[in-house]
Amino acid sequence: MPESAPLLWPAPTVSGPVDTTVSLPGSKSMTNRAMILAALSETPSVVRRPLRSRDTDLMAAALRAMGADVTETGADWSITPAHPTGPAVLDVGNAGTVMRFVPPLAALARGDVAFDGDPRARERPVGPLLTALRALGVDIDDGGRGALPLVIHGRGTVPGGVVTLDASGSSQFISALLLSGARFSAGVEVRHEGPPVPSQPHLDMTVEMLRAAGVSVDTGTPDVWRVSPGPIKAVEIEVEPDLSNAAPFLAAALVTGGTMTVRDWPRHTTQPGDALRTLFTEMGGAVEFTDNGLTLRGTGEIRGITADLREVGELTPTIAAVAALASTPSRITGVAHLRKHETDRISALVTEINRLGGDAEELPDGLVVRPGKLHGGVFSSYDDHRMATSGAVIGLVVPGVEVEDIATTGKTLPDFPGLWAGIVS
Ligand SMILES: O=C(O)C1=C[C@@H](OP(=O)(O)O)[C@@H](O)[C@H](O)C1
Ligand SMILES: C=C(OP(=O)(O)O)C(=O)O
Repeated sequence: MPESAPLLWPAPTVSGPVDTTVSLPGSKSMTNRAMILAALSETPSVVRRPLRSRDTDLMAAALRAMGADVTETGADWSITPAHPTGPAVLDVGNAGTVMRFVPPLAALARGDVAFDGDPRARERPVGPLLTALRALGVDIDDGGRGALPLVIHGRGTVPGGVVTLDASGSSQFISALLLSGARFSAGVEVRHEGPPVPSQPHLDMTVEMLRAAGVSVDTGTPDVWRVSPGPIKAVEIEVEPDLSNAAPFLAAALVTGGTMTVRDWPRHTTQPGDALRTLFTEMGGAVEFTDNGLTLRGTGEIRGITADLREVGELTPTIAAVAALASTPSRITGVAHLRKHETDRISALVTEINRLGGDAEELPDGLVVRPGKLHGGVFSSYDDHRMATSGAVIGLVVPGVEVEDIATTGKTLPDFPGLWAGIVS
């Protein structure tokens, strides 16, 4: 095979309903927040059951490069913090949480910290975050690009203060500033001005985890977040299963009329994946908490959905895959920012659904998916973990789907093919 040929993964097809239980690895978003807080705390932390994947390994490597000790102890990570120190050269891969959450921490370093990543990382927005950091007193050399690659000339402290930015492109700009803000001399007050900020649950997660680490966060005014300066307590956290990565597994029950239980689904969570309980109920599933976790039963009916997914954008690829198999049309809006995710997810979803014989159309901020008669074929993943798992969902009931580069799921779910094999056997 020529080296450039795409590696194709024949997506398993089932002849009947799936009926199984899965244990899923930890949340990417919680793991990488916990790691930042642990690195900024004054005493050692333990992050239990962290996600081990490309995005979280990149986070650990970045923190180590600036002097933190991150040690594997069984299934846990023990982190001994050290004041961040340069020079360091960091690889962010294509991890939004690394390319946005680490620069404010690097600004506290003594010395230079250089950032670069995958070609796609250079196209993903960081400009508003860099402008905000400069306003807070940080010296950054980005060659005027407003994007990676860049160097932060750390001076050991960051003055901090009040800053206004437009975070409509990514909630991660705000989370990034809040996560390190308590260590800025004056703390930080972040004010958003512009179209609505996406991914509200991820902002709630940032605030909840900061408060659990003893940081005072004022969220009393809409679109304003105030973090008081002060110490960050050691992190003692058991990371919840990744509920966004639960999406394709629950979808498997929905599209095959089967049953899927995701173990240890938290009763309280800030993860956006919790919205799947409502979204998949609207699409025809019956969802209930059981002693083991959360169970979704497919009823045999797959309905389309009309939904604004701004708050839970990362669920869009899986929702669109289910929509492609539904008996009624779907209209998904509010997710223009997905054009700057791992790939332009709106364009990619429409292209791939139509390539398999579906009927999808782009909207400026989402997509319409009408019922179609799907057939087998190649489903390209665009180096996007959620595109790859969406192809697997369609392939469960459409014979002959081949997902290109299934290994890209390693960004957040390294053993996806193994877990998936477990549900179809
Ligand atoms: O803070 C986080 O952990 C995340 C926030 C969201 O980013 P955007 O607001 O850029 O969509 C989400 O899509 C991403 O997968 C994880
Ligand atoms: C958008 C995503 O990731 P990132 O953290 O790289 O932004 C995602 O996981 O869907």
